[in-house]
Amino acid sequence: MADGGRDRELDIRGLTTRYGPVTALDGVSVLARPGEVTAVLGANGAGKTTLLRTVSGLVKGSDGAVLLGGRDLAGAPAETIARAGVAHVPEGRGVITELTVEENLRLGELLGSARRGKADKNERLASVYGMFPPLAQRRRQVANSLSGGERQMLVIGRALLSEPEVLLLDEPSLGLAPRVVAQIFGLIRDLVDRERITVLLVEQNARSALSIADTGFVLNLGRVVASDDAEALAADAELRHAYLGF
Ligand SMILES: Nc1ncnc2c1ncn2[C@@H]1O[C@H](COP(=O)(O)OP(=O)(O)OP(=O)(O)O)[C@@H](O)[C@H]1O
Repeated sequence: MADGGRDRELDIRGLTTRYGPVTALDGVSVLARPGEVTAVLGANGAGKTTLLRTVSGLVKGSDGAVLLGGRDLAGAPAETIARAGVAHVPEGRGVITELTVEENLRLGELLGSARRGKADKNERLASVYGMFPPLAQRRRQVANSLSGGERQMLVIGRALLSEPEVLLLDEPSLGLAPRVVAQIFGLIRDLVDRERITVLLVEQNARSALSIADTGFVLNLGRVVASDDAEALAADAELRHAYLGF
């Protein structure tokens, strides 16, 4: 794995994305640094999911740059962006319920091993099991038998097997009980502290996201309306009331 630093900095500049007549992102700039959790917050329809989908190449932006370690990936095919080290965990999870936990995880190796050559797959798998013990216990069970929190661990674990420099997480708290949200967010924080990767965390659950984030960007109607240290955002009562819902 690359050694942190600029290689893993995600610098999104002036990104604009349209769906026909709808401008979902209007000149959005977000900087996400290695070893940090950067939260992207805002209400329904603010453009958060579109931001992640544009960064990972699932939708094409019409303007702006997506710099990873200085290399502009804007407009590149999704596969190229994934191979450059950007792993996207979409909202709604995407577990393949008929496969076992381990088979789901192994799917994540496909990109990583191609990118890294002879990466030690078993060591990487063991480290994911170390990070998420419930997955190790259930490795031979079909994913259908997992709880919501375990499924979230599974999709994050699968993304990690591609050895990403940047992890894009779309609403990992969705549908989970508060206790499970706290557990998943704690695991995300530990991961970033240990591996020094770059995490862009999209959340409607602003309070929980800011509790583990270093910095945050608030979107409204496709524009950044505030950005600051996570603590400063959480302390801003006006902002909380207007955009963050707590
Ligand atoms: N496929 C699409 N076609 C047309 N408009 C879309 C499409 N996807 C999103 N939009 C519109 O783009 C805007 C931004 O949506 P987006 O899903 O990115 O917001 P969000 O902040 O992620 O909200 P949510 O939390 O509800 O997913 C909204 O006005 C939405 O209706």
